[in-house]
Amino acid sequence: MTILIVDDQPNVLRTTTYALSAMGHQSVTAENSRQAARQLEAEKIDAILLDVNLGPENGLDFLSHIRAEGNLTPVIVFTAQTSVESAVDAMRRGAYDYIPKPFIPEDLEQKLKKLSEHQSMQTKVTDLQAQVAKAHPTLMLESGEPAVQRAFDMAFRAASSDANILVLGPSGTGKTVLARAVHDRSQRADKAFITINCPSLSRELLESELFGHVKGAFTGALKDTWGKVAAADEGTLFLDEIGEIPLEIQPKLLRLLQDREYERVGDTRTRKANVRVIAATNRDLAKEVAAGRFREDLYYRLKVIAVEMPALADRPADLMPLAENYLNHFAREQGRAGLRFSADARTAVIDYGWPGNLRELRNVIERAVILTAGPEIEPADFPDEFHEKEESSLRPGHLVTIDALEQEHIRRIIAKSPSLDQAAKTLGIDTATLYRKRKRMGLA
Ligand SMILES: Nc1ncnc2c1ncn2[C@@H]1O[C@H](COP(=O)(O)OP(=O)(O)OP(=O)(O)O)[C@@H](O)[C@H]1O
Repeated sequence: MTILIVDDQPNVLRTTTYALSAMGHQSVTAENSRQAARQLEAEKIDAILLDVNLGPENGLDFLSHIRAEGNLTPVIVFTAQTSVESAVDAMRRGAYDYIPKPFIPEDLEQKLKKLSEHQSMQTKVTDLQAQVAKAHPTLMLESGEPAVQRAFDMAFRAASSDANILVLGPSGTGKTVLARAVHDRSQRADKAFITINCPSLSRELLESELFGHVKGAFTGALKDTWGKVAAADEGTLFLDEIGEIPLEIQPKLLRLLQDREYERVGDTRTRKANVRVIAATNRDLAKEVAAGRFREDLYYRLKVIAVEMPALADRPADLMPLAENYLNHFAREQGRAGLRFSADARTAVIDYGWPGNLRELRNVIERAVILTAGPEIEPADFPDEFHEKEESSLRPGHLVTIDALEQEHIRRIIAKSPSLDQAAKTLGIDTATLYRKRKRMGLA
């Protein structure tokens, strides 16, 4: 590492330089903050050793100054042996660590070793984040459908508050993706985002998974555990399929939401957890309440902000942009950049009902990219059920109402058109009429 030593005593600069060189590090020196700032501009500095007492200056002011400028170089502060306050102050102002002066070289070596490990871990994390981002298609968190755009806007406006959010919608419509996006836009973004899938566990296991348990609380509880509520403390807890949560657990969840309190299974001690809850469901929770399967008070607590992710079939304006987005991603991944949909394939995508929503769209496009041999994806590259569905969809001559036919026709034309104006033109109606029809059909 190249280390900048900032100290007003020339003998300290000399001996520290010597000690660092023996540890295999390079160093540059500065006797005051002005020289230090110049060194930071001239050299690529990996870490700074900074004395609190810089003659007439306070070294910690220099630390605050560089942090304010956005410089995140790790700083280890030399503090007086007896001064706990300056150590605390240093950490508060953004120091990585402190070392009481005079120090022995072994202590400094230890701290630098820890710092270097921390930095390489940081590099690995950044690297992995970049890899993960590349491995996934870009998320489209904007919509050409006014109703969906309103849902995104509402969720993201609520992100910075601590309000609970309830995300409604069929399976595969992007409820989990939205919950994560809300977390990433919240003040809790650098804390944990913990998911719990409510239906995947029995009542006992779900309760213990949520709140943790103490040894012996039930058969098989061999040691104490902390639950996901504790893991999500200060972060976000995402309760997927909340509609499936057993009635017995609901009061405990309500207490967590209301009083931020809970107990581990088999434990008498009450604990606190500051979690923001985002819940998702594909069930009609109001119906579940009416049927006595879901507590009304919990329902109202959860739905402070309720957003709806509609089925993909109800997002005609987003269908092709989403399909193209997946195509670009998977084509790049397969080394087939430039791969396109043929005109027939576009029509097939538009005509299909997409019962599995975005999840199905993504899988179908990924599969097609792998299977296709030519420069364009053809309908034949789509799976069998895809063609069956296409056959059974609404068509003139089938036993369907005029309204249903009109609705289907409008949906397809909107999906094929670059704009609503263009769609209105094709349909031979004015745009205002199209707006009204879409609204009546629940497409807007
Ligand atoms: N905004 C988006 N942009 C691009 N792809 C998305 C988006 N939202 C979701 N997807 C894709 O759709 C798939 C399903 O999304 P997600 O798991 O969020 O749906 P869900 O509604 O939570 O499903 P389930 O109810 O089954 O849990 C994901 O794999 C993701 O790749």
